[in-house]
Amino acid sequence: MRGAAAASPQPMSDSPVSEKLRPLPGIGIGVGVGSGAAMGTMGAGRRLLLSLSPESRRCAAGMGLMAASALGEMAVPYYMGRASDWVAREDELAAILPMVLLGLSSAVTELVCDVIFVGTLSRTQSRLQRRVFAAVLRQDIAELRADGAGDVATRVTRDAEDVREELGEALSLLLWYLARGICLFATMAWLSPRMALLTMLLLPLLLALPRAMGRFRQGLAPQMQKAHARASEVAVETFQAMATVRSFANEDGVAACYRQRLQQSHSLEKKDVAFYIVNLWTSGFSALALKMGILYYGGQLVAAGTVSTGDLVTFLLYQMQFTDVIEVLLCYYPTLTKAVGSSEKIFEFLDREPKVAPSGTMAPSELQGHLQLEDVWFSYPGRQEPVLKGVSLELHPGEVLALLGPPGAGKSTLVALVSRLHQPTAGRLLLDGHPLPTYQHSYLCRQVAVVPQEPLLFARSLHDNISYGSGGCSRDQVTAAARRVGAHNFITRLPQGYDTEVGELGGQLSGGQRQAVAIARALLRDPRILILDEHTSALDAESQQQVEQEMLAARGKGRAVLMVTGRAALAARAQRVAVLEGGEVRQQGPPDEVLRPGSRTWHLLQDWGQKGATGEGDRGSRGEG
Ligand SMILES: Nc1ncnc2c1ncn2[C@@H]1O[C@H](COP(=O)(O)OP(=O)(O)OP(=O)(O)O)[C@@H](O)[C@H]1O
Repeated sequence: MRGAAAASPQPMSDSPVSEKLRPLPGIGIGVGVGSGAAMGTMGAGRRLLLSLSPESRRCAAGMGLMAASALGEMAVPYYMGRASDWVAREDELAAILPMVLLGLSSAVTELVCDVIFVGTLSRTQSRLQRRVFAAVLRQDIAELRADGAGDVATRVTRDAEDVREELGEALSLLLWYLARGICLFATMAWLSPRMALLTMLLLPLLLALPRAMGRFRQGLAPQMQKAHARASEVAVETFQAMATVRSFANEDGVAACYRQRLQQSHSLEKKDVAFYIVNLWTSGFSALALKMGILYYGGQLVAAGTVSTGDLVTFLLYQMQFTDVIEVLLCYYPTLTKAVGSSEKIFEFLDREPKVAPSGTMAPSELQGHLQLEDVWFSYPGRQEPVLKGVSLELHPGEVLALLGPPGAGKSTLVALVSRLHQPTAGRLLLDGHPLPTYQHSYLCRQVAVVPQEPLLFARSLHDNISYGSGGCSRDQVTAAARRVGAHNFITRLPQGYDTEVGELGGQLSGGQRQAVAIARALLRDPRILILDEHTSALDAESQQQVEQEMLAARGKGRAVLMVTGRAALAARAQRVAVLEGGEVRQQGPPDEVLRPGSRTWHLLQDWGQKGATGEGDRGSRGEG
């Protein structure tokens, strides 16, 4: 532990204790966000200690070894004093053996302590990271989007690492020096209770200032976390939308934005460093004042004959070590409180109530695939205006229903509710007459497959992307799914075929290829209900045709298809059309009726700018037969 902390020492005084210490404060390490006020030192500190509880045995062992190590160090001066006597008596063995044994045991104890503490903190960090990651998975998608990817990623990775770094730096040192301080003080009290009492009386004066500094730095830590997260947000967003940034020649703009956010973060860090330095110097001066006070009082006691000169010298030697220990404790106390500050945002995140209703238990072997939306209302968090206003809709088993609407009508929001990404504000969603939340989560995902408007792929092979979430599928099954959507041809033309890596977010594929892979991924599950959100927007002609055939063939197998589209021409191919506008269902019925010239929807289409979209040619290929 001392060794770990002494990895980057910045000696500030020539005392033996100081040589082991003082890495600079956390320049550039604070990240994340926080309202420190929300939890407070005690709450976060207690929870931080509780997070170490699974390691309680190791911690106890480490602390026991620390105490032994401190006692060992205390004994060294004693034996050094005796050594000269033993050498004078030519008893070299008695002089050397205790020193060798003490030196060896001290080194071994220190090593074991280091191993215990480093391992304990590392395990605690990964445990915290796992918990935050699990908490993220339980959160409402809209809220996570509102938080921003940078902020959420910071919670999972950097905050927990900061806590570990700060704890690793401060906690082990503090504990070690605390043990050492107690031993030293006991010896001082044994030598001169009066001078020890004076030392104790002066201590609170020394502690007050660093405590105030500690509070300030603790409050600063969440602000630094927030500032850093805001900078990360720009970086993450820019890297994700690099092509857009380039095509708008906005490289300088995003660089300036990033620079500005980094500046905010740096100005907070500068404040933190300034307070660290002030704290360092004030604690140094306070310790010096304590030494002077004791020297003066000790001189008076010697003059009065209460204490011998020898005892005063011995006491002063121990007291110097003691003040060094206090200096270290004062110096690292703010770092410890900063770790507590960094942990506040993590705990705040862990405390968030999961908004997605818990999974039910229903998993019937037979499912009709009858989906009903009953008077469904929905508003996004922080938005007053509802996006869906009393939507009632039915998708019958084996039916191909088109949900037609202009941009912003609420189509994707409706799909997100069916996927249970959000909960309706009011109303019910039923599957075969049972509310969606009563079904087992994994069962529901198998039975209701959704291909979103902008499907995301993972940085894995094509095989792994198509079989994602379906368990260990064979290559034949994956190939068959790809063939059904016309993706097999382009995949086999790639150098590594199905083993080709698609890059981050599937960035090494075209938009149409990504869409085809996403549809294959959905079909592989053989769902009872297939929901396609603007699925043909990027598909090539061959894939479009195959996907349409697939949808029509699905009817024979009793699979229901909900086809979400903004194009009347595509909606005309469904069996039934439901028209959504302004979050309300305006009209429902067969395409011939809904899209006929002069109908209510026909007039709406004129407003949306889709004149002639329902021409004969379009309707001729309608999938009714
Ligand atoms: N995460 C969100 N937070 C707040 N408002 C949102 C969010 N997502 C969508 N909205 C709003 O909800 C409304 C409906 O959006 P939605 O994406 O459901 O429409 P859509 O019919 O699918 O549009 P498009 O055809 O363009 O995809 C829009 O006004 C949009 O601004």
